[in-house]
Amino acid sequence: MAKISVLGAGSWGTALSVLLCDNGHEVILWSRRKEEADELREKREHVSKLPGVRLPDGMMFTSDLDEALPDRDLLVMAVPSIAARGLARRIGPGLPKGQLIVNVAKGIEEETLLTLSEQIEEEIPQADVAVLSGPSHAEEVGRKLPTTCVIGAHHKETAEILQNIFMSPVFRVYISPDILGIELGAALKNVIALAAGTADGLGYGDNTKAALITRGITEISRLGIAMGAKADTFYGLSGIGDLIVTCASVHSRNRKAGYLIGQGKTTEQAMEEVKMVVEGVYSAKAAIGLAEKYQVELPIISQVNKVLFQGKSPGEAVQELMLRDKKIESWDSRWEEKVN
Ligand SMILES: NC(=O)C1=CN([C@@H]2O[C@H](COP(=O)(O)OP(=O)(O)OC[C@H]3O[C@@H](n4cnc5c(N)ncnc54)[C@H](O)[C@@H]3O)[C@@H](O)[C@H]2O)C=CC1
Ligand SMILES: O=C(CO)COP(=O)(O)O
Repeated sequence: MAKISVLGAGSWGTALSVLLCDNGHEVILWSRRKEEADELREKREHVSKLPGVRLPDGMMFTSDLDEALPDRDLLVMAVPSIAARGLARRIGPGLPKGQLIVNVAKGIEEETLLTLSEQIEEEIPQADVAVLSGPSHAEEVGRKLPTTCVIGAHHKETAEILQNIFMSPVFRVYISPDILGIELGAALKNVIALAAGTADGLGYGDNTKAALITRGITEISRLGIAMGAKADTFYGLSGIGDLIVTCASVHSRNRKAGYLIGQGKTTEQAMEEVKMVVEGVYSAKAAIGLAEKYQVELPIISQVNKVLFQGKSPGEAVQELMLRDKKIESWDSRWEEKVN
C-alpha cells in the first residue's frame, strides 16, 4: 500500500483517486476549495464533476496542503495545465529529495513552451517527476470501464513502481522512457479534437473526422520528432490512442467546445458553456510557438488558432485546408522528396 495525495479535485483527480483507493492505497484528495472538500466528504460523490461515481469510504479529503503533502510516497498532480507551475512553486520548498510526482494534466506553457513535467522539474528540482497519459476519460474510469494508459518516467524502476501502483484489472498501464513524446501527444491531441468537434458542429461527416485524426497525428508527430521525441510514441496510447478518443467521445470537453464553435459560438462562449477545463485552447497557442521554434509546418493547428483567436470562420478554415498545395502523403525514398 502506498500513501498518495491527489492534488486537484476536478473530474480526473477524483476518478484517479477512486482508482487508487480501489487498488488498496491510502488516498487523500486535495481541493483548493474548502467547500468542495467538505462536500465530497459529506456526499461521497463529486456531483458536479463526476456524478454517479461513489467515492470509497476510505478516501480522505482536505483543502489544506499541510495535511496533503507530508510523508507521501506519491503526489499526483491533477490541476489544469495553467495552474501546474503555480502549484508546483507553492509545494516545492517543503518536499523531500526524490519525492515521486506524477503529472496527469495535459498542456504546454505558452510563454516558455515547456511541457508540464519540465515546468514541475524547474520548480521542484529535487523531485522525481513522471507522467501518466492515454485515452482515459474520467467518466469511464470512474465507472471502472476497461482503460489503458502509459506512464513515462526517467528511470525504469520509477516507471515500474508507478505501474504497480496504478495498474488494476480495469486499468492497464504500459511504461515508456519517452516523457516528451507522451506529453506532446497529450497536449496537442486536444487542439486536433477542437478541430474534430468544429467539423461535427459544421455538420460534416465521418470522412472529415478520419481525415483530421490521420492528418492530425502526422502533424503532431512531425513536430514531436523535430523536438527529439520518439516516432513510435505518437502511434501509441498517448498519441493516436488519445487522439481517437478525444475526437470521438461524447465526454470530451475539447470536442464539445469545438462543436459549439462550429455551431457559431465564440471561443469564450464555448469555454463558458463547457464549464470544465478546455486545455486545447491554451495548447493551440503554445503549438504555434513550437512550430516557429522548430520550423515545422502545422496546417490544421494553424487554422484552429485562426478560428479560436482571430475570428476566422470555421468553414473558411476547412476550405483553406482542403485547397492547400498538392502533397505526397509521406516521404518515400523512391521519390526522394521531402513532404509536409
Ligand atoms: N477529465 C478527464 O477525463 C481527463 C482530464 N485530464 C487532464 O487533467 C487535467 C485536469 O482536468 P479535469 O480534472 O478534467 O478538470 P476539471 O475542469 O474537471 O476540474 C479542474 C479542477 O481544478 C481546480 N483548479 C483550477 N485552478 C486551480 C489551481 N490554481 N489550483 C488548484 N486547483 C485548481 C478547479 O477548482 C477544478 O476543480 C487537465 O489538464 C485535463 O486535460 C487528463 C485525462 C482525462
Ligand atoms: O484527455 C482526455 C481523455 O484522455 C480528456 O479530454 P477532454 O479534456 O477533451 O475531455
